Amino acid sequence: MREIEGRIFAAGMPVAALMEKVAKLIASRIEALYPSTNTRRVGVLVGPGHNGGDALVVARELHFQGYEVVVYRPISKLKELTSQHAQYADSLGILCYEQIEQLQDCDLIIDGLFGFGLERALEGPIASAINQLNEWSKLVISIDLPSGLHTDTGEVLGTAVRPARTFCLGLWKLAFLQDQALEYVGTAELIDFDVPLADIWAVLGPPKLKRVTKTAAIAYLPIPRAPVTHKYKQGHLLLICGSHKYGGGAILSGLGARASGVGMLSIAVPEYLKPLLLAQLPEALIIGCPETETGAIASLPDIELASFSAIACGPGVTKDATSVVEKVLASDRPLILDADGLNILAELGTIPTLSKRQAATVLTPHGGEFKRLFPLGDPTKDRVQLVREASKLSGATILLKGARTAIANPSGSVWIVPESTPALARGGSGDVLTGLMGGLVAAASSKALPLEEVVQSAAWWHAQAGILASQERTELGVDAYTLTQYLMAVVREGVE
Ligand SMILES: NC(=O)C1=CN([C@@H]2O[C@H](COP(=O)(O)OP(=O)(O)OC[C@H]3O[C@@H](n4cnc5c(N)ncnc54)[C@H](O)[C@@H]3O)[C@@H](O)[C@H]2O)[C@H](O)CC1
Ligand SMILES: [K+]
Repeated sequence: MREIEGRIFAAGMPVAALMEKVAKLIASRIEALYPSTNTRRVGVLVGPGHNGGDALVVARELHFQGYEVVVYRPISKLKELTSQHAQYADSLGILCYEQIEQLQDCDLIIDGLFGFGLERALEGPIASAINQLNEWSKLVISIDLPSGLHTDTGEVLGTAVRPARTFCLGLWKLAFLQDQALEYVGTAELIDFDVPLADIWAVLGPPKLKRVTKTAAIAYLPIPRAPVTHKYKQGHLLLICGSHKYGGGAILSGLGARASGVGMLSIAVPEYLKPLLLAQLPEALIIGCPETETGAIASLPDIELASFSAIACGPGVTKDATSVVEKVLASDRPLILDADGLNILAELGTIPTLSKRQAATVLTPHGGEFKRLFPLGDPTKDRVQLVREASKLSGATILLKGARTAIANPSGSVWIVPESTPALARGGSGDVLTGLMGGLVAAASSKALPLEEVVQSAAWWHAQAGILASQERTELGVDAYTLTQYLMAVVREGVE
């Protein structure tokens, strides 16, 4: 952002003019959201840099719009432009304090302490003031970024403001897509101040980090179908799932695959589960498999793996299905591995095993599985960087599940699903995703679509179904079976 901004300034845009433009946009949003008729007194936190400068321009504008504005300015040494705005605010009679307590009776607090210029952990009186502010539980909105968060990793540096809303300026900062920042940022909104595309490209090159959008996700769904087609042209998925211990996972993946519209669905399960699966999914070919003593799939009976368009393996298989996982890894079919499929892979050795594969592989771990697969660091920290490294190391497409699911391909590109719901944090919802994705990958295989685009599409679809279901049924009403019932509605709304 700093480099992009530098190009804009070098091209002739005055710094002060950009600050005016940005701050006016912020002030208008505040006026629209919190009219002065019911938000009388506004406290503005002003830091030493241009984040503080933005805040002072907002303070000035709100003052002229009839709000009663007071400023908290803990650091007296300011950057030049910020200092000029501070001087002008003083001249208008806007009161300025060095103690946060003076803002305790405000109806709204605007946080302009630090933006992307935060260099080190917050400590001392400023940290105490932020902690005090958080304890008040007032309505707070942050400019650009909650003060105290690292712009890229989203890590809390010392302490951080917890606003109800954040106005991110210009381009989404990476922090907004990192799980660890989410409980701080509140509702995030982008204030678009017309950053020229040429400057973005000049600094970032072709986008290496993408927010998954509805348009992109829908574009990689296998619709509309060709008017003349047949079932095998729409893909044939082999799902390998289930055990005596985990029977439901097989059904849920099957229902996920059904929703993908895949042309043919074969489901390999332990022999004992066969009648159950047949009853739930009459359209599927159910393959009953020999079982281990523990009730896992011991081996795949005589089936030609090469006859499938894709294989998805893992939900409910338990860690005793090692030989089956070895067999699918040795196949030359696009493969999605999930759940215990991943734990078995971790034991077999992730990187040496995957590098032998002749077809594309997708791994869909949650944080715990990721850690076992790739001992790269704490997956709750900089998830974007970790998933990128893991994909490069393994040569597989990796989908790291979380509040902001991140998908990386081996060339270093990362996709992030920017909207989801905590309603999906529930047993079985991952099984649905595996089936859904498997169906889409199978359907796409004949069209040579880039695998990671299909994966992002599946992840978006799954998240949107969760959102829709939780809107209708509350966050408690989205069990995995119900989730499968909402998948169709998402696509129907998307293509309308
Ligand atoms: N392109 C844009 O997005 C625009 C951004 N604007 C705003 O400018 C800030 C970034 O401004 P900058 O002056 O570079 O940084 P900050 O205001 O975040 O703060 C830097 C300031 O703070 C001092 N400092 C850093 N860390 C600490 C610390 N731990 N304790 C105390 N002091 C610290 C540092 O020395 C500097 O003096 C961006 O976020 C936007 O809000 C433009 O106004 C419009 C375009
Ligand atoms: K801020």
